[in-house]
Amino acid sequence: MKQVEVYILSGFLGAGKTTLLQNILSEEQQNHRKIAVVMNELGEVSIDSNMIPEETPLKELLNGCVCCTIQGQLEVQLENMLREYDLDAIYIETTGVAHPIEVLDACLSPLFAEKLEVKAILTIVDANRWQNRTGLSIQLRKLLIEQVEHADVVLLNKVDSLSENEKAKTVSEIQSINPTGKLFMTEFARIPLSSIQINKMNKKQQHEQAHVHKHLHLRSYVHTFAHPIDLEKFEDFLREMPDTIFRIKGYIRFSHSKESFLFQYSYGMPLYMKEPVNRKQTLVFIGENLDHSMLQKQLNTLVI
Ligand SMILES: Nc1nc2c(ncn2[C@@H]2O[C@H](COP(=O)(O)OP(=O)(O)OP(=O)(O)O)[C@@H](O)[C@H]2O)c(=O)[nH]1
Repeated sequence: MKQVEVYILSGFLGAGKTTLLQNILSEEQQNHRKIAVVMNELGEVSIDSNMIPEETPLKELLNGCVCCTIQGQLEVQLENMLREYDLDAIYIETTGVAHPIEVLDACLSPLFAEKLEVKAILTIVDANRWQNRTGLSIQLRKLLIEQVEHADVVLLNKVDSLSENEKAKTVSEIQSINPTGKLFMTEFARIPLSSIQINKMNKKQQHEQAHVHKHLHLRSYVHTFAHPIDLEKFEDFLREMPDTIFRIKGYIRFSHSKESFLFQYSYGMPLYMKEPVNRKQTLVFIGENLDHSMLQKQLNTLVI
């Protein structure tokens, strides 16, 4: 099945996300690819959506941040997009205060495991803002760093206002936070698409139901159980799990009951909610350095 590419555009307020999106869309149009955009704004109206060409399918998520209050709405909008259009890629422009992990998390719903492929988190950094970040609150400074830390590609934008020395200093600061991501200096977010579109994963890795994001630092693993599992063993598994697994979500059934559950796990807290529809028992794991074969082996032992 064809997977639709997903790119998450992150970056602090005013860093240049919309400018980047406009550049991307015009190049994608020249390449004749079918693109859709999801725009998330904290306010009740979207200003930036007017910048998107009319022919581009657009869904707006207003009045909340997709990484927290309206995460569920993103799932609904992605589902609608996939139903309504035959797409090559979806670009998600997040609010300037979104945590990229949480947005990634929303895109990795088990509902989309076979339909979407998250290709990259692109973070755009306002060079001036970065230089003056000490003026921000600790929380916002932390957010700025997290946006850089989890990016696959970082664009250091607005470098027109930096001296050569300032550029060198900023580049080395960013590289020390994110040594493996690609880093580009840009003006008005001008960058060729080929630099930000990371090559597809190879077919071999698609095998064994491992939904691998080869180029993301954060990775996901999708596991489907053929039979209900043992609750006690599952809870032992959760207790012993490495803390580099940040998030688990999906549908699950236990051997002691006929019911289906929506299972959510984040920051050490598991949550089970009864699920009225009997769904495929698929769990999505998100974390760093996930050992897929080890996980698979451990999860297989939970089935009785
Ligand atoms: N001088 C300069 N200005 C830039 C550059 N890139 C973008 N801008 C300007 O910065 C302002 C904010 O850019 P946007 O693309 O709207 O930023 P954004 O990240 O989408 O903003 P929010 O959606 O509000 O978070 C606009 O006025 C841009 O024209 C650059 O490289 N240099």
